[in-house]
Amino acid sequence: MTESPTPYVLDADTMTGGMRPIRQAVISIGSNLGDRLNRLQGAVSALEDTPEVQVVSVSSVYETQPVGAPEGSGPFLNAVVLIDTTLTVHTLLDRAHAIEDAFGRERSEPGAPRTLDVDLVVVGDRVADDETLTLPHPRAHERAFVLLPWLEIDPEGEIPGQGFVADLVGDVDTTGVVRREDLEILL
Ligand SMILES: Nc1ncnc2c1ncn2[C@@H]1O[C@H](COP(=O)(O)OP(=O)(O)OP(=O)(O)O)[C@@H](O)[C@H]1O
Ligand SMILES: Nc1nc2c(c(=O)[nH]1)N=C(CO)CN2
Repeated sequence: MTESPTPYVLDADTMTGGMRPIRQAVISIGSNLGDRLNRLQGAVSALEDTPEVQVVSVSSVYETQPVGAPEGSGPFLNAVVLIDTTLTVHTLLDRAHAIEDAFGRERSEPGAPRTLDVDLVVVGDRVADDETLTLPHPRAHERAFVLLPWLEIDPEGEIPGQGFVADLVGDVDTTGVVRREDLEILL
């Protein structure tokens, strides 16, 4: 029997055959339940262990007042992670959900306290809007808990269609977002 040639992979995102491009993605992580720092560290370690993902940098840890969360929700620890990836955006979202699940997050009401939340903020200049994924993240531009840590590690950062992080941060209330110099996520 003759061996068939290796098929080209048709990439659902780019509709190009063969290799997928390397894109830089910005990921927001947050936790307001349990051992919050440990959850954030676990999320970053899990991203580092993901094939086709290269963690480029991670921000400081910020303690942040809950935004749009139910009355009585505790403060979050938040951070932002920059990665390079060749994964498709939907595979990356699946990975984000798997990491949330690995840390015991229960999917209950929107905004409910969560052990770990992993959001895709931007993935290169990809735009998506389907039943599972919106890119750029539709609320990132108004969230100080995303913009401040992102600005720290990527002063040139930009949200396609919204503007530069350095400008957007001037339009949001940053009072509830405090850098915790005593906490650190290790790479
Ligand atoms: N850019 C994105 N990043 C992460 N999830 C997204 C994104 N766009 C759409 N979603 C979808 O949103 C759904 C709900 O996500 P999740 O439970 O994390 O929301 P939330 O954290 O309560 O609120 P928010 O979306 O405002 O951060 C997910 O199942 C996911 O399919
Ligand atoms: N401070 C803060 N508030 C939030 C956060 C978060 O990560 N930090 N995540 C939310 C839903 O993703 C809703 N509100």
